[in-house]
Amino acid sequence: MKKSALMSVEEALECLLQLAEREPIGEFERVALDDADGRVLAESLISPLDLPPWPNSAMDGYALRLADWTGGPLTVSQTIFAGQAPEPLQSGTCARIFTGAPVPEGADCVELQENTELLEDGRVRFAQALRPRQHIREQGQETRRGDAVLAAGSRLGPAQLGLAASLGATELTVRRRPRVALLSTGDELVEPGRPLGPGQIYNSNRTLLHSWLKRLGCNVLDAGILPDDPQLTRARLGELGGADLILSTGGVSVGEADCLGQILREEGELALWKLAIKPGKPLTVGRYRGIPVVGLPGNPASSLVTFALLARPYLLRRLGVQAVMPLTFPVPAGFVWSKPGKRREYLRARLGEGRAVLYPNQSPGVLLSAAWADGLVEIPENTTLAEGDLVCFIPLSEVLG
Ligand SMILES: Nc1nc2c(c(=O)[nH]1)N[C@H]1C(S)=C(S)[C@@H](COP(=O)(O)OP(=O)(O)OC[C@H]3O[C@@H](n4cnc5c(N)ncnc54)[C@H](O)[C@@H]3O)O[C@H]1N2
Ligand code: MOO
Repeated sequence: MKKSALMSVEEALECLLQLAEREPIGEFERVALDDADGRVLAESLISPLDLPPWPNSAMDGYALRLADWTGGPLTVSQTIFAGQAPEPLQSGTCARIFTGAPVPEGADCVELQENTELLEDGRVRFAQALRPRQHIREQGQETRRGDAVLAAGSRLGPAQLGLAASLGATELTVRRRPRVALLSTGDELVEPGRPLGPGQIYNSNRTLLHSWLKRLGCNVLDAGILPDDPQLTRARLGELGGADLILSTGGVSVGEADCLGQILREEGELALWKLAIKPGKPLTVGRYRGIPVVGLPGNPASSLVTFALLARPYLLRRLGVQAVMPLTFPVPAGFVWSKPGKRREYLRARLGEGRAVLYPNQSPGVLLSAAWADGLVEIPENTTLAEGDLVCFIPLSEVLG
């Protein structure tokens, strides 16, 4: 049989991102900050105030006007706690001040208490030279009213939500959750909780992708395991009308028991891409009754790698996220790679003593490799490596949310 050229990972990603951009999930909704973790901001967040709203002290100590200080001790004319509105500073005096308290009008310097001496008569001696504006957090130093602090398309996590709270927001406008119909195919599959019959295995892809999709803010329509029966498969697909994406695993390679593929083709179009990626060569991309379809390879490690590198960026881009690719970094290989491959390899690896160490069994059927790993080591096509050569490392923590 003729072997056609493989599609590069870049080309596949580019095609998927173009498809995603043509079909954004455009509807917005308002959600409370406490419910917004993992969601995508639909409109830029504009600061309604200066932050900090007024100059405040970065230290516990004393606020003074430098021009009043000639080296001698100063009387303390007021005490300012965080949350209080101070009086203007009396000239020739200093103010006791605490971290976060507003700097009184007229003061232009704060000294930390460790550098001062409190005399018996209550006056304060400053032991060191002072600089103008030292230890003062200036009004608007973080952001100014009207500044765009988070761009539309930002993914919201603890830091972004904390920032929104610091600006007084109670709700944010986010893209609505994508509805993803999740299908598993394969007559050998059984859901956990049932006994295994001859030739059967437990369905791991459904659980893996269900939890992953939820982390990505999706509503999962769980269509379960599709039977290898055209009538039942048609009926099950008929229930997926409201989905934004049909995500399936298995049944896409060259085997004959590909009921799902045949039925999807009846009312849609389906392309089988052969990717220069290992694991994860066969990827199905198309539409069924207008609904986008992505079919991942059935081998569990192949599902994981193709979801991480292709389906995840596709879904995020449909939500308007621009930065869809994981951050990566180079690490020395803690292994030798002597056989150059035609497909780019994504090996499950751990970091140990500053090197990437491979899980010993890299078979695409072995999900334990991913459960064990910290990340994926990328080995380019047609490459050999000696121990210590730098390889690109993709932390799983970058892609699993
Ligand atoms: N003659 C060829 N055979 C295969 C080729 C090829 O090019 N020519 N490609 C191989 C590659 S690469 C992969 S990857 C698989 C992809 O196959 P499918 O996506 O069609 O998946 P299945 O055949 O249904 O299953 C493959 C494997 O994974 C297990 N599996 C499937 N679904 C699940 C699930 N939900 N949970 C756990 N395990 C699952 C299944 O039992 C099989 O062992 O094809 C190669 N063959
Ligand atoms: O590349 Mo397949 O995806 O071997 O598992």
